[in-house]
Amino acid sequence: MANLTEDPVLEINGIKVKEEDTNLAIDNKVVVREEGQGERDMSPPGGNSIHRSGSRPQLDLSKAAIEGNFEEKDPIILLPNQSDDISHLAVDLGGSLIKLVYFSRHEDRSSNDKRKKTLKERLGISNGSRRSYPILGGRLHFVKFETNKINECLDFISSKQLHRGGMDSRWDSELPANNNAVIKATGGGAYKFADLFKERLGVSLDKEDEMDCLVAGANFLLKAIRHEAFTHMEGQKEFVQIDHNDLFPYLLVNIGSGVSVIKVDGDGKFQRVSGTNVGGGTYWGLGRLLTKCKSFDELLELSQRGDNRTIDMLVGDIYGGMDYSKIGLSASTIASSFGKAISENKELEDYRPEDISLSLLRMISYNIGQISYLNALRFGLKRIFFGGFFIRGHAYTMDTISFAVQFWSKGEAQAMFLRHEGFLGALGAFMSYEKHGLDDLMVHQLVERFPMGAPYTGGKIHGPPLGDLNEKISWMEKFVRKGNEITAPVPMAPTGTTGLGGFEVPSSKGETLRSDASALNIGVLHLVPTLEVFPLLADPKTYEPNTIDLADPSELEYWFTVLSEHLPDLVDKAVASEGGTEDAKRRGHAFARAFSAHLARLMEEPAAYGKLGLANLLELREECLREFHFVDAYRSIKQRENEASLAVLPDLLMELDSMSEETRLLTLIEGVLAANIFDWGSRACVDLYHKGTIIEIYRMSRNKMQRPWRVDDFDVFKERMFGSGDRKPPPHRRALLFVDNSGADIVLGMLPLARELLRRGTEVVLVANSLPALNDVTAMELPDIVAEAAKHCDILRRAAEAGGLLVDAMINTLDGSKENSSSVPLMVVENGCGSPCIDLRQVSSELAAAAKDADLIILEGMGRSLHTNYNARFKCDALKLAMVKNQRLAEKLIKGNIYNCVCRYEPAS
Ligand SMILES: Nc1ncnc2c1ncn2[C@@H]1O[C@H](COP(=O)(O)OP(=O)(O)O)[C@@H](O)[C@H]1O
Ligand SMILES: CC(C)(COP(=O)(O)O)[C@@H](O)C(=O)NCCC(=O)O
Ligand SMILES: [Mn+2]
Repeated sequence: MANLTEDPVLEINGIKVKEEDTNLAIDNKVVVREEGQGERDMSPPGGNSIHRSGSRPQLDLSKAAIEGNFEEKDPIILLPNQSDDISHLAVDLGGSLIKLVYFSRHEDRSSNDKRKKTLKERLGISNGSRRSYPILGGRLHFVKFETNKINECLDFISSKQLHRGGMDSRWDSELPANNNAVIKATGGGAYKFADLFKERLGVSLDKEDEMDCLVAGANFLLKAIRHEAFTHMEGQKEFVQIDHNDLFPYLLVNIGSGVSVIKVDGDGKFQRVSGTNVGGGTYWGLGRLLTKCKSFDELLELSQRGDNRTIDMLVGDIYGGMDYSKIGLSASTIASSFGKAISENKELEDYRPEDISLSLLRMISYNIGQISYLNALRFGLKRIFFGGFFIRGHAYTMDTISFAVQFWSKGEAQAMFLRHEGFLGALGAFMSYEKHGLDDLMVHQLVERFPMGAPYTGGKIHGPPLGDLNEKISWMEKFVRKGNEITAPVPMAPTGTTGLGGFEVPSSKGETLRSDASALNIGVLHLVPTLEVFPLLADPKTYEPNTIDLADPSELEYWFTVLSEHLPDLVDKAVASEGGTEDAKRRGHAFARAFSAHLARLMEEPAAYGKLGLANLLELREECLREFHFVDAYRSIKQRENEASLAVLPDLLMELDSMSEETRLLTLIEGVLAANIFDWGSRACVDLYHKGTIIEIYRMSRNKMQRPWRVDDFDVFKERMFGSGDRKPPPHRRALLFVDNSGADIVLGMLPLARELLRRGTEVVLVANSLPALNDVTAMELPDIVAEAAKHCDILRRAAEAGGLLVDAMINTLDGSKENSSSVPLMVVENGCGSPCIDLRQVSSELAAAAKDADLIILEGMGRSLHTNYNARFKCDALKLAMVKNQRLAEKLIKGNIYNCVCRYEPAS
């Protein structure tokens, strides 16, 4: 684990400043510290290198000088040329809502990792190139408040010290407030509330044009977030893949208090072509007067139980129940919104508030859809993106707008919605800080996560996201104490649409509106500038990591059940891994609640967090564990299995060495497949572990290995390795081995295979997880395992030495000599993720660098080679090895049975 006191230092005028502290820019000063004490945040303490690693801030260190006494322990360094613009907050002060986008920095504790340092030299990754990233690694948070509760917003900013250059200033509460601080602000409130911000927070608002910000925000989202835009028709949500090169022109319709219609032709190229004063403010304002609702959500919720026919005048009302088919109007089409209210002798009290709310919502949504269509028609635009918080992720609103666009354009134009709907302006304002360089960010450098604080506190619009762990746990406990199930917010059932412009009443399944959808549907955006697309993907554009389509409801239900049933055992392991203390139990309970809540939420609305695949679910579980500070739930199991396996490794190596080359290759592949049985994520396997020791199970599994395997390309692979007849193909130059589980899997399966490749002159790179997931081995753990194995094997020892893996390890070699005879190297790289699956669109920069010279990749395990990447094609030879440890997957994928094996070989495409 990285040792903070040994972090690399930067020298500024002879004064050493720790690299990770260099963005402590407060009042143009940098504080030199002995120890990093970054934002506590929800990340696990230490070790989680890749997610926290990132680029460095762009500090202007020129003319830096010490202020005060050089002997001081923490002297302050002035950076006279460092502008104030490393700010962390931008605000959009709207007529109804205040939107905040703020940034928190990742902790980087990985810089002292020796493995990484050697690797960097070997793979030619220089520190310099890292530093050249124009943006900071960190997280973007999205929060909103009601404008009439601006004081809560100011309290929030103040409590998080966002106006003082971000979280970092909390590191020293003694520092004076930055009186020159400037925050980017947009929306009318940037004018209206400027004095209040100065008075309460001592900050000035740097005003950015609202339209500029909307467009900048929308362009950024459409380019940088994979699942940002979606269509919503008749209750069905479908994400739309936007081609970055074919984005413009489009129509942007922002439905806030009022409505702006903007024709967007490029970055910064746009024209506000229209607008309407009948918008979100109208619905909320008029709705409040007419229904006496106390909140916007209450009004929207009412609409779900409404029947607009009691108040709207329909075509059928005028035509005696008939369609007016000659002009294409069905009897159920609304002829006149609220039209019935004129013909009857009724007062407001005589109408149900539910019906009024629905009628109003329908009137306003439909009208906006229609105006949008007309403007799209005016400029020949086919795509209309809708933003603004009026939409609020509400199914009926979106369906109505979509219907209007579709109906009037006869299907020519398409309405699309944005997950970050109301945050366009705030995001645009945030991006206007020049040095953030956010506009350079690419899809693969952004990872969206859904911590509990983000989805749930948003329910109370003015409530800040849950801060520390304790707050989160207490929040979860509140539900438990009340005996409440954390009920998944219930989405609306698909609204019934009858052709010809008529709408039936939304057949609302649930009684309640899902809690704040806008907060639920977006997470925290992690900016990880070091992530890259895996360079060996044959076609990154068409690459889809997930094999199983969870859009199929029966698949979804099955995998949800699997995950739910696994939960109690996982909690046990997690709690035990933290010593079984009361605190650990409390966290374990909260974790279980939180993860169940995610599952329930996703079961109700699978696309709530973007397009959902099994890989996302499995990763969500790991992230959720980390959120409740379970750093490594299977720590002791992994250790135990590693030790048991290392003890029998020498015998296995001897056995292998007595074989002919060809028999050995087959035995090695059999060994990998057999040892892949050690998977603590599989229900069936965990049951099996009660039946014997690790070694007994390993032997049993090996004895059962029988070819042909269910998918068996071994002979083709063997031919590539040994050739046929006189043809002797050259060995591969470099192999990337994506390893899976700890214990037998890595020690008795993958390491012996790596050794064979090394023996043949192939460089080997073991690619392991950056963060723990189930019992998967991590990149951090591998050097020690390799060092132990190398004690029994010269091939491994020499290769590990050549690969810089044994720098620290005190190993006693077999013959006692330490000469470094030439060997191809054995290296370890981290893959950039903390999940049992791998999405090759987002891998660590060191894996991407290692891939450049690779001509063979071996993906091992169910997560990495079946759940994900089974259908992935590569530019180099690829071998996919896994034992299928789930009956349903076996049936579905290979028409086989549980414990069948897959050895799929695909030569370079
Ligand atoms: N909790 C809420 N309180 C008030 N209005 C809300 C809320 N949630 C959604 N809305 C809707 O969102 C509209 C404001 O959208 P927004 O995009 O923030 O615009 P603005 O910048 O004008 O405030 C409101 O007029 C209302 O229709
Ligand atoms: C999480 C896993 C993909 C890990 O498998 P591995 O990659 O270790 O082979 C796998 O354990 C899994 O799909 N488990 C759930 C299925 C079950 O319990 O049957
Ligand atoms: Mn695994």
